[in-house]
Amino acid sequence: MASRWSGLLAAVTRDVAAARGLARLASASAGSARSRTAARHAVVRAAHAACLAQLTEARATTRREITRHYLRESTRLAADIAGVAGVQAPGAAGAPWRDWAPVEPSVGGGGGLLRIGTIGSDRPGECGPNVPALLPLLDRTHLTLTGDRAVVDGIIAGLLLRVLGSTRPGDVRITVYDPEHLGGGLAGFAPLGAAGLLGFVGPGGLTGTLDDLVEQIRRINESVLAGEYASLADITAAGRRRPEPWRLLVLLGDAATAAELTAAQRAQLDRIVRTGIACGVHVVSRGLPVRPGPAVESVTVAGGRVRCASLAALPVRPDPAPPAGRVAAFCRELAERLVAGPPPVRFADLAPEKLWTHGSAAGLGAPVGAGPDGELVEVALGDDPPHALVGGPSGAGKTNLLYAWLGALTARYSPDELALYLLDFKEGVSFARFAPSPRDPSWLPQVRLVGVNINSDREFGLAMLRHLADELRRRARAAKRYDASKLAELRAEDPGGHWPRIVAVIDEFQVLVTGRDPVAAEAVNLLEDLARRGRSQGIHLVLASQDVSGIEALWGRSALIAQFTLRIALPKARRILAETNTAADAVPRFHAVVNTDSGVPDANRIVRLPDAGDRAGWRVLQDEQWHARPDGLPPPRLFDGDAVPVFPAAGHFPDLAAADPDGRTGPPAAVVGETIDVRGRPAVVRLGRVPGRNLAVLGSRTGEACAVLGSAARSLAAQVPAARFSIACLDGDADHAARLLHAALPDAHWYDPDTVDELLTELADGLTGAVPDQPHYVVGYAFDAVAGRLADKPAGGGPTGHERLRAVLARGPEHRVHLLGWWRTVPRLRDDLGGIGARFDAIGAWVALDVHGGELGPLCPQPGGPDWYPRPHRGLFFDRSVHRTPELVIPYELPADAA
Ligand SMILES: Nc1ncnc2c1ncn2[C@@H]1O[C@H](COP(=O)(O)OP(=O)(O)OP(=O)(O)O)[C@@H](O)[C@H]1O
Repeated sequence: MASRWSGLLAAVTRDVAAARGLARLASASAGSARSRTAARHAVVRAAHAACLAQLTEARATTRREITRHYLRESTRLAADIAGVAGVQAPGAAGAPWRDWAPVEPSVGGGGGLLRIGTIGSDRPGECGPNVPALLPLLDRTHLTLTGDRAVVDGIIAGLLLRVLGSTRPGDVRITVYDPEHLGGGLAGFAPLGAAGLLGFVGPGGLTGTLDDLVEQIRRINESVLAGEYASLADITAAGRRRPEPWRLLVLLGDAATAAELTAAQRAQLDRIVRTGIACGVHVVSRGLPVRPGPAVESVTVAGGRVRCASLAALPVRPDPAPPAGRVAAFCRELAERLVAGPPPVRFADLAPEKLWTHGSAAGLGAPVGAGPDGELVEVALGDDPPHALVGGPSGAGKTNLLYAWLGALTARYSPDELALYLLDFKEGVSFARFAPSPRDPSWLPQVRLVGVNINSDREFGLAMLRHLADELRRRARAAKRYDASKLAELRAEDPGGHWPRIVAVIDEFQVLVTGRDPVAAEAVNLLEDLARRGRSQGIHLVLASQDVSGIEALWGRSALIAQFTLRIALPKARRILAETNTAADAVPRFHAVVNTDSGVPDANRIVRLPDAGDRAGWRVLQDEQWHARPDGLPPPRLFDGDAVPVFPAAGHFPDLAAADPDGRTGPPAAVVGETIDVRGRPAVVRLGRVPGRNLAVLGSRTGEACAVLGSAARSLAAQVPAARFSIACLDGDADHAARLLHAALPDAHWYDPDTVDELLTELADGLTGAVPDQPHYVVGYAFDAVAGRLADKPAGGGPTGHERLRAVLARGPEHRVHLLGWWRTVPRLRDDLGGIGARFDAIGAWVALDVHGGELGPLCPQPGGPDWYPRPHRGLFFDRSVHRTPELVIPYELPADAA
């Protein structure tokens, strides 16, 4: 039993042990399963946390991105809108007050939008683009403002300041109807009243104001728009200057005032609202009823926000009223500026930005100064008006005006388009600066001819007119060839031709045309021809005079004066404008009346002239043009009446061969001086083998007589090196010049009073022999000084010296013997030729110095002699073989070693 019990116990114990073992195993397995589960749990939790963190990060990133995008886009949008706003409301029309400054627009500007505040919110937490809120006004709408009165008044003040600051001074006129405060409402603008830009109207003035505006609208419609334009804005859109200011009627009322309006006032106000905008008349109303309509913008202010239709009812934060000090200061400056007028125009303002960009086919246009509005006033020359008359007393500024005009013209037109011929008959050298000089080698490329100090050389004026008459004929021939009736057509038909417009300016032209001498008569005839026919050939005359007599000389020639339709009258000018036109009496200093309709009062334009005489300003302009001149362009011909032409050192004149009228090289030419003409040619006597080819120099001015003989002999020696020369010095005063000539012609034979007989005997004897191959030139200084000796009968019989002299003069040229002789008076020459009744046939050419025209009668085909009064350093030259009438010459100055 015990063993059964013990066996049983052992079995139980084994079972229990087995069970415990199993239980331990199960427990161990459960423990490890739990550990695994716990670990998995931890992993899952960690993953969850990571996931959450990622999600949070992703959300934050996305939110940041969205915010950035929003800010970027809204900033871009705001910038775009601000950019558009900047275009629509530039400068003073749109700048915030802290940056505000008036900006003067170009012509035609000023009708943009105007800033009144900012679109967007200023509440914390609300963000959005802050862009300017803009309203239309000028040329677009009327405004009616209601609501918070202080804000409305600030908006109105702001609008007015912006309008004034973004338009040209004087282009906006304001009338304020302020029955309550009698002008106190917009007191800051009061200084504008001094310039007529602002008027305050009290309770009794509204009817008159409305009536006046209605009348302005009627007038503008009738005579400014005149059926051609729909509105003033269309005129500026067409590029023209606005002909009328904007007129703003600012009504500051309230319900009580509104109730006081009469039916007539309401009706006039309605008319203005209906028709005013096209005519630049606008109403800005606070508190007075303006009938709603498409041209009326309604602005409401409530709760610090502004709403209006043109801003799509977006809430607008209004700008504060402009600072009162800024308003007053601006208005004061504007008024002062207007009262003072525009700043004086400067010479440099007349030049365009780029040189030589204008074509002259249709005409020449260039400003000479500025009008009362400060705009440049252009003066035209072309088919109409073709010519100009400029007048004003001494010191009135004619030269200055001509300088201004020439500066403006030359800056616009290249030498291919414009050629200038400039003559100045007054004392002084006003045009000399346009030609090269030793001090300044530059010249104005358009200038072809300058004549200065010519008041005693009117012949030079005549020479210029003859030259222009030749050019006129050349142009007329070309026009005929191309069947062109005016310069523009000729230039179109002959594009390769050189057809610049020519402007000939003659300052103090009365010197040329007054008087009863042949010079005046021919000058007036030439002027008349040029004035009549120059119009179509592009040749324009500008005649200036301080002296009424010159102008009166032209008045007698109605056909001539009628061509001068452009008149420019300087202060106190007389007889330049029409008889009934007294504008020149009233025009202030440094101004001119420019009139393109022959001086009739309606065509007056008052022009303020710049100071154009300033050498520094001119030098800049001339230098620039000189450097831009075309290659090969020759400098202008400068004729200075005070200068003496210099004989070329080698005695060589390039033009001499061409002096033969047939184009052949003629017989040797003795140069007696320089002609007074456009080319400044040498005046020559051709000494061929024909009777009469001798030269007589007449007059007592030893130096000039010697200069004529010296240049004649030297020029012959240069042309005929093998020629024989004999120099007979018969008066001590000529000794120096004769010896210098002898030194220059070392092979020449020298004779004096004691040996002159030998010379004459040899010459006279030679007349019977064979004709030599080479010419023999006999230069006789003062034959009359040995008249007694020549008259003596030779002791051994035979001809007297005089008889031999006459024989040489009469028959010498055929034997190639030519006499170049000086006689100090005409009677003495006559005595040497045989006394009273002597013939002068042997003297084929002469140069007269201090000899009166009447004395030259026997030597000249003109009955009674030529019209000539001696003047220093001028000679009258006549060559029977080529001249109809004598011509003026200037004896050359011989080189210092040959004087
Ligand atoms: N627009 C101007 N602005 C400033 N100075 C001027 C102006 N016009 C002329 N002047 C000055 O007035 C003076 C006289 O002018 P200018 O020589 O042009 O007159 P003028 O009529 O040609 O006189 P005159 O016939 O006696 O020579 C000059 O000193 C000139 O510089």
